[in-house]
Amino acid sequence: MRAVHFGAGNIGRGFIGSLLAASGYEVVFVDVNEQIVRLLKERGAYRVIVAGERREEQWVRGVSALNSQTEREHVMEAIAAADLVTTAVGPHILPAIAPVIAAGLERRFTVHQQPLHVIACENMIGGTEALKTHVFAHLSAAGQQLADEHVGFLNCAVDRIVPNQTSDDPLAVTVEPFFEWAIETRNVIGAVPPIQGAHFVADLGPYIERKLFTVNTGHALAAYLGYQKQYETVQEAMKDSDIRTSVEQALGESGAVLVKKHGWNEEEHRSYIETTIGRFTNPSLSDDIVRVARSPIRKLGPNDRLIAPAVQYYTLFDSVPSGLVKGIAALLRFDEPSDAEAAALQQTIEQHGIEGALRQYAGLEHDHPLVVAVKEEYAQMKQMDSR
Ligand SMILES: NC(=O)c1ccc[n+]([C@@H]2O[C@H](COP(=O)([O-])OP(=O)(O)OC[C@H]3O[C@@H](n4cnc5c(N)ncnc54)[C@H](O)[C@@H]3O)[C@@H](O)[C@H]2O)c1
Ligand SMILES: O=P(O)(O)OC[C@@H](O)[C@@H](O)[C@H](O)[C@H](O)CO
Repeated sequence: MRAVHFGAGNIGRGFIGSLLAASGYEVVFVDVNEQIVRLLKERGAYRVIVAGERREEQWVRGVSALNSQTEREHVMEAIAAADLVTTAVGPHILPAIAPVIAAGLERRFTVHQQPLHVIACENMIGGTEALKTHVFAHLSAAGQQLADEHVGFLNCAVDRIVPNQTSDDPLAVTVEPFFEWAIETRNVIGAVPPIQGAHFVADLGPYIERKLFTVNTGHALAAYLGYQKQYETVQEAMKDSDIRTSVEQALGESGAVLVKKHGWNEEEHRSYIETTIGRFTNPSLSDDIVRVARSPIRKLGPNDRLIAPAVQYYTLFDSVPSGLVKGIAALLRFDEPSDAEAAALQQTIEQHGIEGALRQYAGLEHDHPLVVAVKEEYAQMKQMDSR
């Protein structure tokens, strides 16, 4: 079995590539990072360090790599010969990889019409669906018809905390022990792709929302509140009792939405939250706040980890979720110079105020009770800072 995986970064090497290799796939990574591509080609293997109570080292073997910018023809050939195409590049990169995926599919259809599955492993609702739309924009009419018949685009939810790496070995990747990969079967063509440890579900909705609105919501609170207190890592921030209480409060609110909306068992969900918080405090990991807080404009989106559960909470319970509001206000104060979206967000706030930013990025009108509450919280945070 052959898999082509776009994005040989943290989650690409640390989770998707390693699980696919363990499932018997020959994995071809596609990336733009020349050093990573060269080393993967030279070594054909890399180390994954699982950082739990004990440190466990696993070797991932039988891998190779291609540069999507300089080896386009080879990438197309690899897609033509693949059983599976996966991605973990970041939602904003999906449009950039769509043309070569479309060209690879056109090449494939001239040779054979075996089923292919495509799975985008990004932190977003409908990630693979979004990739499909980008790919279809680059396919001919005949290519679109063949893709409809022979290519299964499967949405998924992917969960494993993989921090930025600090090892001397650029290929080695340290990960947490926990992992979960839920893949929707709705668009499967023929049999589900054999992936060890993946969880196939008929309806991804409850799973992606549970993951995004618990793990990523809590992570966002820890990161944005932690940034304000000048902590460097999520682990440090979680030792601050005020921050931990806010994380727990926000997860209680998003949890109430998830339990009511999807019928998750309340006890089981409470234990899912506890497990999640335990993961944030894993002393064997050191996860940069700036990584977790990255791309605040994306994270302020109407379907993303803060606004979606906050709006749904307000709609379901007719009350403002003050924990989530704290997270949104702290996000608006994330003025990290190394993050391009943070700079753009600060500029929007300067020109159009909090209301303008919430209207533009979160789709909330100025008289929405959440906007009123976020403005109050933001002003309070600013006042505390100036003391
Ligand atoms: N790290 C985690 O804990 C984690 C967990 C679950 C999901 N995710 C999701 O996985 C995705 C990737 O996150 P990450 O943390 O691995 O980021 P990362 O920056 O470590 O990896 C992204 C990789 O994509 C590569 N890339 C960029 N442009 C490319 C292009 N045009 N073609 C091919 N490769 C390209 C980069 O060079 C990099 O190696 C994001 O959507 C993220 O939300 C991350
Ligand atoms: O990748 P992002 O930017 O959407 O979110 C940052 C982190 O919350 C995220 O990468 C988590 O570590 C991951 O989603 C855990 O499964």
